[in-house]
Order: sequence, then C-alpha cells, then structure tokens
Amino acid sequence: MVNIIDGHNIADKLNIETKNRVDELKKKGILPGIVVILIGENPASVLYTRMKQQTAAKMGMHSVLKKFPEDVSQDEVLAAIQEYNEDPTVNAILVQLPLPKHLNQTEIIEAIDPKKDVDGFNSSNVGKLYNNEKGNYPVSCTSRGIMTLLHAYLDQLEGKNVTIIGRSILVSRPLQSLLINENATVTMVSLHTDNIDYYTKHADILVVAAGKPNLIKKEQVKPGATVIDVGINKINKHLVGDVDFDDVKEVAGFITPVPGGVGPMTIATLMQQTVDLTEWSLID
Ligand SMILES: Nc1nc2c(c(=O)[nH]1)N[C@@H](CN(C=O)c1ccc(C(=O)N[C@@H](CCC(=O)O)C(=O)O)cc1)CN2
Repeated sequence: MVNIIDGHNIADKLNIETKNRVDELKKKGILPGIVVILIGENPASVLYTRMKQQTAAKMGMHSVLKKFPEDVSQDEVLAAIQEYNEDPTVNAILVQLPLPKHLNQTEIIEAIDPKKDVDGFNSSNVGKLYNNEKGNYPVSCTSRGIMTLLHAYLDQLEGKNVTIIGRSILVSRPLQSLLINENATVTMVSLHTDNIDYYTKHADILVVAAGKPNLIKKEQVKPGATVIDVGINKINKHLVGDVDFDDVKEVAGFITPVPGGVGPMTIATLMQQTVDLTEWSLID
C-alpha cells in the first residue's frame, strides 16, 4: 500500500513554526525582511514570486517585490542588489530564476551578500555545504525542503541508496551534498546516462529532477522505494511531474504528488531560511 507524501501538510507545519519564530523576533523589535527580485514576465516566475509575497505577508514579515523589465541591464540589477546588501531592513535577497538570456546569472548570484543569500546559491555557501562545514549558512530551499520531507516520512537516511536524476545547481547538486552529509550513498545520473534503469531500480530513494514529463514508469522503480518528484511540467493546462504518478504508485512505498509534494516545501523553506538568516545576523 503506497503512502502519499503530503507536501502541503509538512509545509503548513513548518510555516506555523516559522511564524512563531517571527513573532518571537518581533517581540524583541526585530522584523525579518525579504526582497524578491523578479525580472521580466515569465508566467511561472510571476506566479512563484506572488506565492512568496503572499506567504511572507502571512508570516508578518517585511517583504518587498522588486520588479525589472525583461530588458534591464546587468548593471541595474547589480546596483539594486548592492543597495539591498547595505539595507539593514533586508535579511534575505532572492533573484527569481530563470533570468533573461542576456543577463549573467553567476555574476548576479555572486553579487548577493552571502549572509543574505536566502537561496544558498552563492559559491561561498555552496562551498560550505560541499565541505560539510558546521555552522550557519543557507542552502537551496528545494533541496532542504526535500530533506525535511524525507525526515518526516523515513526513519533514517544513513546507508540508503539514493539515485538523483538531474544535475542542476538549484536542486540536484545541493541535494547530493545534503544526502552525502547524512551518510546516504548517492548516485547522480542524467538523461545522458547509459542504462539509466539499472540506477533507478537499485534506489531505495529515487529523486527525479529531469524536467521531462512522466519520464519514470513503475518498471524502473524498486518495489517499496521512496520516490520524490521534483518536476513541474504544464501539459494542456494541467501540472504533471517527471514521474508517472498513477503508474509508479502501484510499486512505490512513498511517493510525492505533483502538485502538492515538493513545490510547497520550496516556499515554506524559503520562509524558514529568511528567519534563519535574521537570527544568524544577530549572533554572527
Ligand atoms: N531563485 C529561485 N528561483 C527558482 C527556484 C528557487 O528555489 N529559487 N525554484 C523554482 C520555482 N519555485 C520557486 O521559486 C517554485 C516552484 C514551485 C512551487 C510550488 O509550490 N508549486 C506547486 C504548484 C504551483 C502551481 O503551478 O500551481 C506544487 O508543486 O504544488 C513553488 C516554488 C524555479 N526558480
């Protein structure tokens, strides 16, 4: 009997904890602040930034949406980031991805003060995660959100065979580090991998972040495995993941739906990490 991993439920619980932390900070006269930078009008990015604004408002945080037109220059974006780096009312800065093609994503991410880099994409924070450094630093919100889901449903990750399909800096690579740091055995594969089924069938935990709708079928999954679907694909106005949910749920032990699985954890973790950055700024 399959267990559906309920991302909304875990995200709601996390949001309650985060809201309580915001309330405690407010009692001390401290208001966590987040700036989301949106460039252009990509409909998915517009939706996600709106969801971020709404959740931050529910948390009672100070939240700013800074919009730029599609043809904004690199220098204008860098100048805005510099301004927010120096603004004491801002604890967290996020640049919504993907960016228009003419912009240099690496330079923009590197311009964010690592202590305000709420996405954890800045190389200084990526390096700390890679090196399994102890201490306080942000990590990719989706990856940390997946770890929260796994911890909520599984007893332990140590010794588990994990296969991740995908190589992105947003999710797959930071997730690989988070899992290795918890003593899981992680295999990274991609759509270029020969005999990909060999790796998927040996996985106790299969994470699919390939960006290909309904890629994974039940024949490719080990019976009883935990399947985490990171894909969000729009087909005929419907959202589907990278996993054929109805097919794979017949063999999986645990599985995330799309929508309602990993997605809600990204924003709940963003709120959690905004409060983390605010608290860390008081002690560092
Ligand atoms: N700077 C960043 N850019 C992007 C990130 C990121 O973490 N940082 N991740 C994604 C998009 N994303 C957040 O930005 C995001 C994606 C999906 C969801 C979500 O809740 N999805 C719902 C469905 C929503 C819908 O389309 O109706 C779900 O899966 O249930 C939240 C955030 C790329 N860019």
